[in-house]
Amino acid sequence: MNAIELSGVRKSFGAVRAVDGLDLTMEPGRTVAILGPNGAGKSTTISMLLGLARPTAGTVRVFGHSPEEAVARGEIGAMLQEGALIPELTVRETVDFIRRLYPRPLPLEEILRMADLTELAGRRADRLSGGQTQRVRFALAIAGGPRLLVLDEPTAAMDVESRRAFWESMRGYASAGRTVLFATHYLEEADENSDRVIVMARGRLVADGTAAEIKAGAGAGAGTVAFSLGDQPAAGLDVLPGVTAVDIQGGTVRLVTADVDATVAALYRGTDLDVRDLQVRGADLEDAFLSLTQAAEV
Ligand SMILES: Nc1ncnc2c1ncn2[C@@H]1O[C@H](COP(=O)(O)OP(=O)(O)OP(=O)(O)O)[C@@H](O)[C@H]1O
Repeated sequence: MNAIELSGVRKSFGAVRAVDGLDLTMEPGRTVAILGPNGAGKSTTISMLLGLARPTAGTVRVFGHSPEEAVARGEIGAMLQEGALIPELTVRETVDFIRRLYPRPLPLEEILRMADLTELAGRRADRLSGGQTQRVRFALAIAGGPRLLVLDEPTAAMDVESRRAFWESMRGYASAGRTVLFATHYLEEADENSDRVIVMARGRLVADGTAAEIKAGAGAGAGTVAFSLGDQPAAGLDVLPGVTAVDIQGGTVRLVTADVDATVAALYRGTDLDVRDLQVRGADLEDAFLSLTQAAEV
């Protein structure tokens, strides 16, 4: 059975089509990133998965149930963009209070450990930093031991170190065969922490695959190769594999290529040129993402 099945899902707010015909299935045990610019429809999709919003058209199923049923059965845990903690309660009290609401909660100490909160367990919620507060919210999301964990831009308020620790916790939770879906603006996060990336723009799915497939589909592998030739003759550079354009200025050559690796290999192995100051810039996921979401604008 699929963890998530969306079919023909639309959600309109007046004239705005926040989600515009989304078909998506997600197998259990995968970690999937939803990537997209502001207003792409990521949060609206997540709200429908959690039963917080009803689709205007189409159906949403979570482990074969309606989202409301799946939530009631403790199958979904969520970490959303807002949600305050009770200031007077300690971390331990907060987590224990919430876990008792679920039919089959995880043990308290295990939750604290998984969210890296063991040492902060006695601290009051109003004495936590932004990153520590996010860890408590992560602990609350996993408290019921959900089979599906949904995270909406979970690292938005975190510094680099907190982010690293957060994704480690998330991967720990996912490694037990659980399903994780997270929305993010950060391309590196999608690349490093998911095994499937769904790119949304204007309420639609514009790409779906591994980060590597998305890069390849959007022409990544492409890039530029620049180097210094001094006064050596530059003939024949335009026929190196992958090269689509050659620009030479004052002894410095810049090749635009569809295949950086092949061009560099041929430059060294297939020519006698004495290449100096080689600089390679590959198209990255950022370029792939921009080209995909811009194509959806037209
Ligand atoms: N409750 C609402 N009422 C009216 N319009 C809404 C509502 N919620 C979302 N929208 C609109 O629907 C579109 C999609 O919004 P959504 O929040 O799902 O995008 P998002 O991809 O999550 O964006 P962000 O990355 O900024 O959170 C936007 O144009 C937004 O203004």
